[in-house]
Amino acid sequence: MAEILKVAMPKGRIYDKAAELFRAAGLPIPPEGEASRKLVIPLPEAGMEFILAKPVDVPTYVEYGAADIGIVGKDVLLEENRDVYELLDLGIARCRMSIIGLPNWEPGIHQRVATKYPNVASRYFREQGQQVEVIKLNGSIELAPLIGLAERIVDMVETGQTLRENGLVEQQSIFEITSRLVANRVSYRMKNAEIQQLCDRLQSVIAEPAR
Ligand SMILES: Nc1ncnc2c1ncn2[C@@H]1O[C@H](COP(=O)(O)OP(=O)(O)OP(=O)(O)O)[C@@H](O)[C@H]1O
Ligand SMILES: O=P(O)(O)OC[C@H]1O[C@H](OP(=O)(O)OP(=O)(O)O)[C@H](O)[C@@H]1O
Repeated sequence: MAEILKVAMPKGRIYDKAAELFRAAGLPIPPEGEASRKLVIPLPEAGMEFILAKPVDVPTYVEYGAADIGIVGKDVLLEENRDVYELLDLGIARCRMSIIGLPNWEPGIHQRVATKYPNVASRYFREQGQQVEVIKLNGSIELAPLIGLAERIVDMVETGQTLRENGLVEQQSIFEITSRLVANRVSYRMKNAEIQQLCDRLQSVIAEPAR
């Protein structure tokens, strides 16, 4: 008998895009709002159980095996460095991680960069041979250069609207970001048939990236 797959789903902007993909693959998944405040959603017809997690926590649930698989942005994978298998690029929630600054930015002696992604930013600037102080923030990152907390930020850009409305400039895109399907290493062996079947079904409905 097929085993139930425990799936860590990120609450927020990825959920509905991922649910749409599951539905296109023939798996009946409810919209996010439908479950009200319930955090564990049994989906026996799809052979799954959804765990609704904060996006940044998805790799943690998967690494520890509390979830067999999960859906998470590549930005979070790069930042969290969790020991999980990356199985599929789902091609959804596409955006980029960029270095952003004020239009008149010039490199100073002591440079500060604010970001939600301190590990990614520190690694990037170290590899570039640039010495910067990285300041961790949890949201509204674009505020930092506007009020003098840091001269630059490392953050997501999707439409560019937030940058435009705050008079900021994208200096450089450093990573293309999409959501990924990840698996726990033990689950990948123990529930291989179920995971592989899901991958095959999703693969057949994943859109090619626009060129
Ligand atoms: N415009 C965007 N800005 C930021 N992330 C985006 C954007 N578009 C897609 N994403 C992707 O969506 C993921 C989840 O973003 P979301 O805003 O739902 O959660 P969060 O901001 O990390 O969490 P929370 O709001 O609970 O603190 C990101 O990790 C990223 O992969
Ligand atoms: O290029 P755009 O389409 O404007 O999207 C980019 C914005 O979206 C994200 O913010 P989010 O909505 O997650 O808010 P937060 O960072 O304050 O949590 C990101 O941090 C940018 O601020």
